[in-house]
Amino acid sequence: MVTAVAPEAAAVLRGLPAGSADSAPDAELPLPGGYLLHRRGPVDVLAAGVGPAAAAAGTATALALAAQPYRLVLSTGIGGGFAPLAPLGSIVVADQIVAADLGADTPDGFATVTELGFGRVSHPTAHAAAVAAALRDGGLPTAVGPVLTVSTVTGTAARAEQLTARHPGAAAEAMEGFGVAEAAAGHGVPVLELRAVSNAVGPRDRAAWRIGEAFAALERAFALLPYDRLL
Ligand SMILES: O=C(O)c1cccc(C(=O)CC[C@H]2O[C@@H](n3cnc4c(=O)[nH]cnc43)[C@H](O)[C@@H]2O)c1
Repeated sequence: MVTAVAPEAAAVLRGLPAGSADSAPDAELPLPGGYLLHRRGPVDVLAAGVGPAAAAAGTATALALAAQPYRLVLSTGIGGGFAPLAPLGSIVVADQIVAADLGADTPDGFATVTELGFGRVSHPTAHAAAVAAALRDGGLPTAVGPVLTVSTVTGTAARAEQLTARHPGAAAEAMEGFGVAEAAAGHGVPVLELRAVSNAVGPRDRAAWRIGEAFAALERAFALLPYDRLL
């Protein structure tokens, strides 16, 4: 499980069911690069930093040094929700992880790196439907859709409209998923992204953020995940 910051990792760890732990004791494993991997049973949790580059570097480090291959990499934390699909406090499960601003500005509009002839701008995810079903069964409002990775948090209605026009059905935006997905793809490991919605994507309004609610939803989501199917 790869988060950006330590409070997100702590929410994930609080949510992990005690029953999901195997016989291994909890452990904290320092990794080169100053990372600290939290291990609980079969699950490792890493706070790799904010933004796609930090996320890719941290994820790649953990993947390269794993004693046993991982079966899934999950990018997670709080994120912005696109209305009306993903209200505050709800969960978004990505069916695609999309690099929304990786490309070039041209006189004809934005061109993705793929359109420019190199790289990729999206990764399919694993287990999205099963995860969403488990969360809904547990009473958590959950949307499934593309989650956009951006390097700049959206702060205007115009930018939000641009993103939804370019990515119909987009459910959330955050800053790490694509970096995590690139690292996972490099190691041939399936990827998923799960976000708890702390704010609406649109005009900047710090007073409207609901960080506490989002952390509570994140914790609850990790208590409900169908670990038997994921690991
Ligand atoms: O200053 C702002 O207006 C602002 C608005 C939302 C988030 C931020 C952050 O600096 C948090 C970045 C951090 O949290 C994730 N996150 C949460 N909400 C969003 C969002 O609406 N768009 C993009 N990222 C978001 C992100 O993954 C980072 O880890 C500042």
